[in-house]
Amino acid sequence: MTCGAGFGASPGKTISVAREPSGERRGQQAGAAPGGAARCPARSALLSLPEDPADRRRGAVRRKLIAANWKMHGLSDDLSWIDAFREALGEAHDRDILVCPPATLLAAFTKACRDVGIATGGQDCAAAQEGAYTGDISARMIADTGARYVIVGHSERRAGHDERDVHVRAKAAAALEAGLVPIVCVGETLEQREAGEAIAVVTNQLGASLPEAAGAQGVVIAYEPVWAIGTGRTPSPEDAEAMHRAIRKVFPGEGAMLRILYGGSVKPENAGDFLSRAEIDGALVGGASLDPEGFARIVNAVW
Ligand SMILES: O=C(CO)COP(=O)(O)O
Repeated sequence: MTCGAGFGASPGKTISVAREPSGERRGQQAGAAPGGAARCPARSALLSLPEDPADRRRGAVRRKLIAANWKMHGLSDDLSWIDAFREALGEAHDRDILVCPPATLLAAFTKACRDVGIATGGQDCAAAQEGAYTGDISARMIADTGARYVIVGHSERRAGHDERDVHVRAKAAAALEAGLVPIVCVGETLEQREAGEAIAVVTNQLGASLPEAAGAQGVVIAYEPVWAIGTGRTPSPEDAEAMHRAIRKVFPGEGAMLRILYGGSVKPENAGDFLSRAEIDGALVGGASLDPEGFARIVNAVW
């Protein structure tokens, strides 16, 4: 398998997010605490940038990233998923594949995936790198396993652990500081969508969840409408695309370099509808990623 040839890419350039004249990021909510991280050499989330800056500006080479979020699923026997997935996948070029298993499996998974073109990531990290935080796992610990990514701000953590934008921002900053690519999750509730507030809510949430050091090349954004997660419901690909377009504008001048994933009830049957869209740079897949054949079908739905 030759997919993900760029996983071993060297650290990329971090580009700062342009500021509004007020000094705040576009859409940032009042009262958000500073991210606290100094500008740092985050690894590039884009694994295949061309040499020509004009091509970069056109965003011509945003490779699709298909990511599995296993949530709280998986035991050591499930390392067999890797072989089953590779077998089902066949040859996959021009796309990046990421698996975020539970923390208990991360080191073993990362070791097993090292030479097979599958990147790994954590599902959450602490805002601190070490200290008296019983039960927490730091970004530095995740990076120490060899993993390259970490999901922060997933709606299940926002809702179930009372994580607010200020916490997400601090976690994303910790991830960048540890050399990880944070996958910053944002999404509106059904009430917010029905009230016509989805784009304003999501862009505000994103502005307040991004740390100072975040540049379009050093982070990945996952747009996951809360009402689409685990429900079988999805926005139309057109609505998802409209949201991705709005998210890109949160990074003025460098939005074309930002990878934005869609997440929420992505299945083999609908993956192509989303992944064929120019604005949609990949998927963050929950339930359907647990089945190696199903996840392979999703990866192979990339056009
Ligand atoms: O939360 C998700 C990925 O992070 C999406 O979950 P489902 O694919 O199970 O809807």
